[in-house]
Amino acid sequence: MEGNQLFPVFIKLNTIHTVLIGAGNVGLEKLSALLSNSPEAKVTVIGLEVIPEIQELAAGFDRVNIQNRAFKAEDLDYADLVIAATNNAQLNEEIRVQADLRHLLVNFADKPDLCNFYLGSVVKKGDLKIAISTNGKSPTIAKRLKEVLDESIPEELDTTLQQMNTLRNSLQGDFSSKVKKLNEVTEILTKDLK
Ligand SMILES: C[C@@]1(CC(=O)O)C2=NC(=C\c3[nH]c(c(CCC(=O)O)c3CC(=O)O)Cc3[nH]c(c(CC(=O)O)c3CCC(=O)O)/C=C3\N/C(=C\2)[C@@H](CCC(=O)O)[C@]3(C)CC(=O)O)/[C@H]1CCC(=O)O
Ligand SMILES: NC(=O)c1ccc[n+]([C@@H]2O[C@H](COP(=O)([O-])OP(=O)(O)OC[C@H]3O[C@@H](n4cnc5c(N)ncnc54)[C@H](O)[C@@H]3O)[C@@H](O)[C@H]2O)c1
Repeated sequence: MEGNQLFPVFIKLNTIHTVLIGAGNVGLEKLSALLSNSPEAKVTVIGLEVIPEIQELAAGFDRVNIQNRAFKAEDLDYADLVIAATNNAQLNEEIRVQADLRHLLVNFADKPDLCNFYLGSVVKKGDLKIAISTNGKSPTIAKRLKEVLDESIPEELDTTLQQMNTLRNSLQGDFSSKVKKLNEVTEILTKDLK
C-alpha cells in the first residue's frame, strides 16, 4: 500500500490520563509537545532518572505528576494514552505488551514499528491548528514545513475564524441554508485556486 494511511485526530488531553515513561531529553521533548498543545493535560511522567528540565517544566503545570522510579505494568491500569521515551528496547517491548493487554494507544519515540500512533509537527494560530505527518519518513521535513506554514499563514486568519464563528452562531434558517451562506462568504478565500 502506498502513501500515508495514518488517520489524524485531535485529542482533548485534558479529558484523559497520559502516562509518559522515560524522563530524559526525548521525554522532555514529548512532555513539551503535550503541554504546549494542551496545558491542562493530565500527565504522569515515570523515570528511573528524571532530568532537571523535566522537573522545571512540570513545576508550572498542576496536572503533571512526576514519579522518580522504575516503570511497572500497573502504571498502565490508570492510563488512557501512553508515550514511551526510554532508552531500553526490552522495556519498550514490555510496555507494548502491557498496553495491548489494556487496549491502550501507545507511542514510542524511537520505534515507529512499535507505535500505534505518531506525534505530528504542529502549526498553531489561535484556534487554528494544523498537524503534519510525513508517515515517519522525515520528521525534519515535518518540522521545516511547520516553519514554512507558520510564516506564511497570516495571524489575521484567527480573526477571520472568530468572525466566522460569530456568523455561524447567528444564522437563522434550516441547516442547508446556513451551510450555503457560510460557503458563500468564504468563497473568496479560494477564488485564486480556480
Ligand atoms: C514531528 C515530531 C513531533 C514530536 O516528536 O513531537 C516527530 N519527530 C520530531 C522531530 C525529530 N525527531 C527526530 C529528529 C532527528 C532527525 C531524524 O532522525 O530524522 C527530528 C527532527 C529534527 O530534529 O530535525 C528523531 C527521530 N524521530 C523518529 C525516529 C525513529 C525512526 O524514524 O526510526 C527518530 C530517529 C531516532 C534515532 O535515530 O535515535 C520517529 C518519529 N518522530 C515523529 C515525530 C514520528 C513521525 C512523524 C512524521 O510522520 O513525520 C515518529 C515516527 C514517532 C514519534 O516520535 O511519534 C517532531 C517535530 C518537531 C517540530 O515540529 O519541531
Ligand atoms: N536524544 C535524541 O535526540 C533522540 C532522538 C530520537 C530518539 N532517541 C532515542 O530515544 C530514546 C530516549 O532518548 P533520551 O535521549 O531521552 O535517553 P535518556 O537516556 O536521556 O533517557 C531515557 C529515560 O528512560 C528512563 N528509563 C530507563 N529504564 C527505565 C525503567 N525501567 N523505568 C522507568 N524509566 C526508565 C531513564 O531513567 C531516562 O529517564 C533512546 O533510545 C534514544 O536512542 C533519542
